[in-house]
Amino acid sequence: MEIPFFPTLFSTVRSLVVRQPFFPTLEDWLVNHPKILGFSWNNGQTPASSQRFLALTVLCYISFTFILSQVSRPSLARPVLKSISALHNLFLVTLSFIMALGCLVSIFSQVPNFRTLVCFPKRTSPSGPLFFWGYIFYLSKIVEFMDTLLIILGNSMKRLSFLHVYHHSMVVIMSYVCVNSAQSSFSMVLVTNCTVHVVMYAYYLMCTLGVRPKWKKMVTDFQLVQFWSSFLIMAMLAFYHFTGSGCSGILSWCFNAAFIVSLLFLFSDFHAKNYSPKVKNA
Ligand SMILES: CC(C)(COP(=O)(O)OP(=O)(O)OC[C@H]1O[C@@H](n2cnc3c(N)ncnc32)[C@H](O)[C@@H]1OP(=O)(O)O)[C@@H](O)C(=O)NCCC(=O)NCCSC(=O)CC(=O)O
Repeated sequence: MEIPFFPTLFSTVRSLVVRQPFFPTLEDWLVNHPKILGFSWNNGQTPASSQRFLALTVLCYISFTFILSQVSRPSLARPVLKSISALHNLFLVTLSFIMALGCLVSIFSQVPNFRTLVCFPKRTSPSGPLFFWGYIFYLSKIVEFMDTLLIILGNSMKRLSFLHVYHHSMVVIMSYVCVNSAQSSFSMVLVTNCTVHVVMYAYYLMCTLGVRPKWKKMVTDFQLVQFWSSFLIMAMLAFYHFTGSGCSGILSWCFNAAFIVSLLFLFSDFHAKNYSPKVKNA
């Protein structure tokens, strides 16, 4: 059985993109590089791939966040903090863009059809370009811990919300689980999240540079659309899983689904508190 519309859309877009003159160059850089093509995730051998590393990283993040938020901190000169912040945001805008592009080019180059994009065959091993970008995505979530340090050093303790700390600690676990379990359709989630993050870190970069963009609400809306779109992906994954011979990493999808539901609640609450007409008029 096949899902209507999406498989045709995928093959049409793909045949259009691969015919473009720039595609082979992008493919050489982002897919066929020996380090990318030959990538293999070996639990415990690949740097940062052991469960102990993951547990320690998340534990350290939560402990340091708690301790630093309680003790009196050395105050950094505002220009120094702004410069570090600008560099950090610029780095993440660039990295998010490269990850989205790398994963998208890998999809068009390596994934034979829409079904495989949504549902990796059972016993897929986490190796090759798609998982290389998944691995970089996982590492980038550790770099994002710097957001929390910037909030603390900037003494914006009101912004050190449960949503922020919960999101930053859980998303590392989620991306680890995705790669480790060769989770079906994670590449779609990666492309969506990195695209959202290009916009989000561009927003933060502009704030750091002293410009308050008028489109803050649009960033939050975009994040919410991202969470809703995960449910569409999930529905297609369930369809392929139950009508075919099963998909790789289905259990880890259940864990991620619960995380996405919780984010949807937290971000809807953030949206209501920040953009409802009552708040605007206050
Ligand atoms: C519009 C949002 C993206 C951000 O909302 P905020 O309330 O944090 O926005 P804000 O207007 O207060 O942000 C401006 C302030 O952030 C500072 N700032 C600059 N760079 C930053 C960085 N990298 N991390 C955190 N803060 C930073 C600026 O100097 C400025 O400080 P000053 O005011 O002192 O000048 C929103 O949708 C959102 O995500 N809210 C949840 C809070 C959060 O932590 N989000 C990020 C991770 S969630 C995520 O990433 C979800 C996903 O995966 O899509």
